[in-house]
Amino acid sequence: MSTHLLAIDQGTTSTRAIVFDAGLAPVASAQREFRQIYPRPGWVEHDPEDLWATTVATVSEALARAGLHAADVAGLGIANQRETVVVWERATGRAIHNAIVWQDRRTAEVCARLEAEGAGSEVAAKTGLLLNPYFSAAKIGWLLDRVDGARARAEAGELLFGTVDSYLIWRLTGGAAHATDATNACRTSLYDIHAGRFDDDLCRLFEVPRAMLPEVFDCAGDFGATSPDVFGGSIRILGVAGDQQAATVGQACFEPGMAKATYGTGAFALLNVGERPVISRNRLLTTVAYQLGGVRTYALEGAIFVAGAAVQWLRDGLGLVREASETQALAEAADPDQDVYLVPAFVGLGAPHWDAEARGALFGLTRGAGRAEIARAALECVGYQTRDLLEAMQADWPEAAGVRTVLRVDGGMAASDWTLQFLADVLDAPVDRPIAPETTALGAAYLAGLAAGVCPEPADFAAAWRLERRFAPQMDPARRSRKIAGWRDAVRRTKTDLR
Ligand SMILES: Nc1ncnc2c1ncn2[C@@H]1O[C@H](COP(=O)(O)OP(=O)(O)O)[C@@H](O)[C@H]1O
Ligand SMILES: O=P(O)(O)OC[C@H](O)CO
Repeated sequence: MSTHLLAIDQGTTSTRAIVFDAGLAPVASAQREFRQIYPRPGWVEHDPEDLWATTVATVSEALARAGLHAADVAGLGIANQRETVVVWERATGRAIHNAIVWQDRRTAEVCARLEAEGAGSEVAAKTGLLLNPYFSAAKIGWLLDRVDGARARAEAGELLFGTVDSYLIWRLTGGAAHATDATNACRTSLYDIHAGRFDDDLCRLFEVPRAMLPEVFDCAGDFGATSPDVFGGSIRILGVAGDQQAATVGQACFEPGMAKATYGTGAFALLNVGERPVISRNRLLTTVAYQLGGVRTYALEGAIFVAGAAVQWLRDGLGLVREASETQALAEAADPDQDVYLVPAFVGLGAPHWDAEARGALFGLTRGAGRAEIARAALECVGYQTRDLLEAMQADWPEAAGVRTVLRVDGGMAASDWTLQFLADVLDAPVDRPIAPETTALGAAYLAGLAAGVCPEPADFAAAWRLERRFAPQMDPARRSRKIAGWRDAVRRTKTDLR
């Protein structure tokens, strides 16, 4: 009998597979990191074969650890790094180039040109996104123009485009399904989030042939079945969502006004705004939070490009710590009277600033500043950036007053108690960390379980959400105001447009 659920979390730096029991308790997992390829400054690529190989390896390992076979799995859910582009041959499944990763800035010029030509307002109105190299469409255009013969082959229907979910589905099903879900489609810049379909005018604008695009489905539904040769038996693929939307589902943010923030390499805050999209006036993104039963629920999203990556920089770039967790003791030991700020604009600034040219800076250094103050600044910048996002959300959507009440958090950096306490302090709002740490995989497994009929409806799933620890604000208001003013000043001095 098929009793278990399987989730693949294909992230930016690693691939994870987790087996859950029917009650959504994790049973076994496996994780593999893979190569980050930086061909030039600002360019980031992945080898699609690495994405595929780590997916197969982690699923096989997780199943073996759980002592289960493919036949024991009621459904597979996929959550994936979003926006990253793969173009492959329909006939062979071979990618024509490395995947161009969401962080990659090589299309900055194209985006700036389209902006100068006035395309930004049409893109924003239809897609809820900004013209920025972050999103998929310009990356597809780059591949079609730079890989020999690719454009003609794409127009002839020989090449297919997909975000990582589509590419994995194609490979898993042995080329039987070219599919994606609405949460991934809405990050391409080609998808009309109001009409719920790829848009011909946007395809023309970005010069992407329609024939390359996958079919778009609900997040819970039938995406095909894995070829029996991949996992020694066929498994039905029943859930798909971009990783941030999967975490929103895993955190059970099903009511308008509920928000989650995931702190991994970058950080992504999503606020559920209900079934009517809210178009941002403060440079946030409007995105599909999830689509179930043909009904789209929307979110306002703020993307911070550097969160845990700032801690990685302390470790790998500066050699200030050997382990990320050492930052906690350093932050505790830092001098409270020294206000050192790190603006981590290593790859520009994301929401709400969207300054692609800005670069990182440290402010407030005195002769007394040292390891501890710099480490604390790296943790604090995550809190300040989140505050900037939530303020923009409140300005965009007055009903977001509820966001001040609670923010649900997850991701690798949410392991840091010090960071979450500072986050609560600087937001002046409680921050809730759930018992289930792998909310992204949990969300993907839940979507698959919903389609398989083994998981309860969203309201019952939400009722089962369990708090591990609440971080309540404790900071003295005068101190909070002073620190926030200092952050704002630091950001202002970092931005290239000096606003
Ligand atoms: N105890 C900790 N304190 C601060 N940062 C941490 C801690 N543990 C992990 N991190 C950071 O969390 C990130 C990893 O989170 P993860 O969710 O696995 O990221 P991703 O999915 O983006 O690969 C790393 O950037 C790491 O520096
Ligand atoms: O893989 P993560 O966790 O870094 O998330 C990446 C996002 O989906 C990019 O939009």
